[in-house]
Amino acid sequence: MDLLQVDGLAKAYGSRRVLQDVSFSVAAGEVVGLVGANGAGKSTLGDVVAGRYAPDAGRMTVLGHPYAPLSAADARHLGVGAVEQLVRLDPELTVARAVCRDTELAGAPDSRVRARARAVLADVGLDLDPDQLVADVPRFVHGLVEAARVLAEDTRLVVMDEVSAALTPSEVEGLHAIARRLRSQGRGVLYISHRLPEMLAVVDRVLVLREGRIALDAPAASLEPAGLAVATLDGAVPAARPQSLPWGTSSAAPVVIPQARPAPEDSPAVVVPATTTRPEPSSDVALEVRNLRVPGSSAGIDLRLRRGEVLGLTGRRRSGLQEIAGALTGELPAQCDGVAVRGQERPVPAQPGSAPLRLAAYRPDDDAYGMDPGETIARTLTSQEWGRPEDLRSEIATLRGVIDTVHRMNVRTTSIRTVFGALSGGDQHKLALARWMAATEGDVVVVHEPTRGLDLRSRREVRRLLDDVTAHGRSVVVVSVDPDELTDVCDRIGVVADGRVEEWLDTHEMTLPDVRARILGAVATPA
Ligand SMILES: Nc1ncnc2c1ncn2[C@@H]1O[C@H](COP(=O)(O)OP(=O)(O)OP(=O)(O)O)[C@@H](O)[C@H]1O
Repeated sequence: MDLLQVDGLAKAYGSRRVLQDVSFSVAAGEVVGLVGANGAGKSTLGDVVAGRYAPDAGRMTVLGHPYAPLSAADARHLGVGAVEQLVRLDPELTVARAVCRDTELAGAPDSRVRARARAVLADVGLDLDPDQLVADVPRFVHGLVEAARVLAEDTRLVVMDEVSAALTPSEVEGLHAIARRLRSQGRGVLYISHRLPEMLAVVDRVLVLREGRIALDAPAASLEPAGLAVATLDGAVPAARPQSLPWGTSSAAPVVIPQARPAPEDSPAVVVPATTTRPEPSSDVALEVRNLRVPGSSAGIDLRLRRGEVLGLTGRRRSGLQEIAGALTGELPAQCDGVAVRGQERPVPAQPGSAPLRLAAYRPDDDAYGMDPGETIARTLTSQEWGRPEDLRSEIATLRGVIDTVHRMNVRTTSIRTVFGALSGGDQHKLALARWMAATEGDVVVVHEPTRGLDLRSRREVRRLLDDVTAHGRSVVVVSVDPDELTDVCDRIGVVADGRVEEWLDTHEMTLPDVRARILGAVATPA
């Protein structure tokens, strides 16, 4: 008998039919992957299964019994739990208390809780200190702590929604160890992810959700990542060629992003170039920084960033990567031996606590990507007040720009009056990044995880955004833990270990599979 059986599920938001006639099952001891393009309805389906939303039609059973949860708490009571990527745990809890939350050990003395949490974490190879405060755990690792917690409770089915999105390769391994352990205990997992190569390594079966319908239900062993990516998109993936169109940031202008070239209907499905197809950056040096280090760290890094270059930085969780990123943006006090901007030496502050660099940074860590979820798309994309009755032409131009941006970034919405918070996570991310890029000044900017949670087509749109920015002479530092994202968008990638760059990889000189393999080889095992 199936653990979960879903029949004819439907769900609409107003006139938007998000799920239609969705039927599938999850067996006991089975990990089922749920994939699909941004906005396909994956989170909505996960939320219905986990009791957050009631479906409009259809029925579900758990172990043959009718299952119609009234809330997430009710679903948990009926044996179905969920772990979300953006779960926010109480920052004052220790990791041990967070792992044992809502279990029979919740009120037990610290020593017992610590021992149990240590055993759970060690069991699945998670490199987390049970005594560490949740406040000191990076935001996106909270989902991993929460996933460890489900091992300690007695849910039969767990929905994991994009938990792996911003995890390092070794943390993804930890998440997979949790999924495998749940499987070996006869429990079921519905595993939602955009990181297809990793997902295929852990799931038994894959469901593709397309336009709210199940378009494919196949064993994982019969699938490979490139073909699966195309299956999620129902058509051609636009080829990754930069297109240099001017895009404005003038005061009253809306965010204008580069023109996306529509894919011809009959173009080949996926083009996987051997090396990057980005044009080589110019030989002019945009920024040079020597021996950049945070106080107390013995190691430092030298960076030479060319004009128009996209330079990646990656590393394990405690490699010093985030400290280097913080030193570049001035978020952390830092020191260096010298800074030159376009060949001109700049004075370097000597006093402790100072910041030699203050590069602007995009960090998709906040809820709703730092935007107001109740604001319309139109207002979100407009940097200045519009709608002044005396200036109809400017209002029309602004609205045209907004509509253009929504089309070019391929955002699924029926109106620019839709509120930002009602967009899918991926669509929110794309618009937030495009807005930030257009509104931010500076020849060199830092972007964290620019394609996190995006499908292949959206990744290409973001890459085109970066290509257009660099074609106009800007340089970008991409800080990321995702090997696919790095190989896809960067010219060079520095692998950070012990606070210094251990290895530089050039995507123009090596094949992309080799670059990916080298990154994984360098960062996949815990430090
Ligand atoms: N509360 C809501 N109100 C109105 N529309 C919504 C709401 N939540 C989701 N939607 C719409 O439902 C559609 C599916 O959203 P959902 O978040 O389920 O997609 P998804 O496949 O998880 O996407 P992603 O991969 O980008 O996270 C989207 O077009 C979204 O705009």
